[in-house]
Amino acid sequence: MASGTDRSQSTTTNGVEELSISKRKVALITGITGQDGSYLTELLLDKGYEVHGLIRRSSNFNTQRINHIYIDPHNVHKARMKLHYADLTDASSLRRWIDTISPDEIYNLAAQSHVAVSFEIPDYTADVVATGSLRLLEALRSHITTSGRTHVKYYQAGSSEMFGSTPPPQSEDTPFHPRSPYAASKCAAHWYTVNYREAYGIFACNGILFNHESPRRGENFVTRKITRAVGRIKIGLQSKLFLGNLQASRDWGFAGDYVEAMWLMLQQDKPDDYVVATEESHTVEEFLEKAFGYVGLNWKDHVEIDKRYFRPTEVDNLKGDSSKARKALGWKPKVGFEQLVKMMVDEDVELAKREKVLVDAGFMDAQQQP
Ligand SMILES: C[C@H]1O[C@H](OP(=O)(O)OP(=O)(O)OC[C@H]2O[C@@H](n3cnc4c(=O)[nH]c(N)nc43)[C@H](O)[C@@H]2O)[C@@H](O)[C@@H](O)C1=O
Repeated sequence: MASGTDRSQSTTTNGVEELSISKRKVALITGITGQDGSYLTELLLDKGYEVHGLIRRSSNFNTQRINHIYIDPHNVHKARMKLHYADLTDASSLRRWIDTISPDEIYNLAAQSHVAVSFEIPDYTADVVATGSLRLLEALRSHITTSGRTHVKYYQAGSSEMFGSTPPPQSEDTPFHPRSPYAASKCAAHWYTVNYREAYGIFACNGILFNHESPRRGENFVTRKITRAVGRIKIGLQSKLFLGNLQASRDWGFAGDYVEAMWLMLQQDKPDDYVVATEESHTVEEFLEKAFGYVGLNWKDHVEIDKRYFRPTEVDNLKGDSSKARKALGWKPKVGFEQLVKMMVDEDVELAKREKVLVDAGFMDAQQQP
């Protein structure tokens, strides 16, 4: 799927008034195959951007979330999303693609983003999340120095996990106290970004995003794990759901809303850092109640606690104060907690129905867990 770069003139597609090659903005996204990468790509394509995504080589294709917007690059008049092989652990690939693509905006969304997994693979997590961001910033700094393209803007995907054990509400002024290798690495990436802004005058922003979910969320994050199980239990493909700490509280928003905040940060006159949050917090147990209750089930009949899902150090309570983003960016979330839960459950009930067809036809094992 990955291709070479081609910046040919396009015609009008999908009702989007396309800009001429000289005016059209070019974005580069790391992590384009992830939840946020897919929503951000849709948003930027709608705005008329040409979008380039860096993807990792994998023996299985990992582009499911962007397949619906992929157009064969041989169709140069229509393909405004282009994919290239690169890796945040490979500095030369980052420098080469920035030089080749000459982006106007860079969104660094790639990460080993699972907090619990970061305790199992801490070196790798630091290499990708912390040093990977540094490599990308350094590639950008070199590109700007040699090309003189000082207008290029950079977005760093920060995380509410950086606040860790500091009590809520958490704003841009709240001290970080990371509680995992992932969170410590995100803190490093945050400060690298601030430093490159101060040292070299790069337009670099940190978005400190609280948890954001969707039907495209990875299946081992707690919200999607729950809604996948609700769908499968409702349809009769599963009976139990094993979870860890139900008392952790999170400020859960909709990923589609949050990518808009990323874009807005890069449209401002000056670079800055912003918290993006709904300002509402709910426990995992409350999420369970809502999700199971929505389809007429009682979560207590299905959930079992399994110690393996507890973390060596937990983040107990996250609730953002996003007043700065609301005022300066004019951003606010459109989807609330209940709507988010229903959206995810609705999609996962439909997915389970399709799985049931495969199970009934003997193409899939009913016991198979997501
Ligand atoms: C903003 C931030 O958001 C995410 O990090 P996270 O908050 O750790 O997300 P999660 O869905 O893995 O856990 C939420 C809570 O749920 C508890 N929990 C209970 N039982 C299970 C369980 O069975 N699985 C999981 N995964 N969590 C469980 C778990 O202990 C934790 O307290 C990432 O996108 C991260 O990249 C990021 O930046």
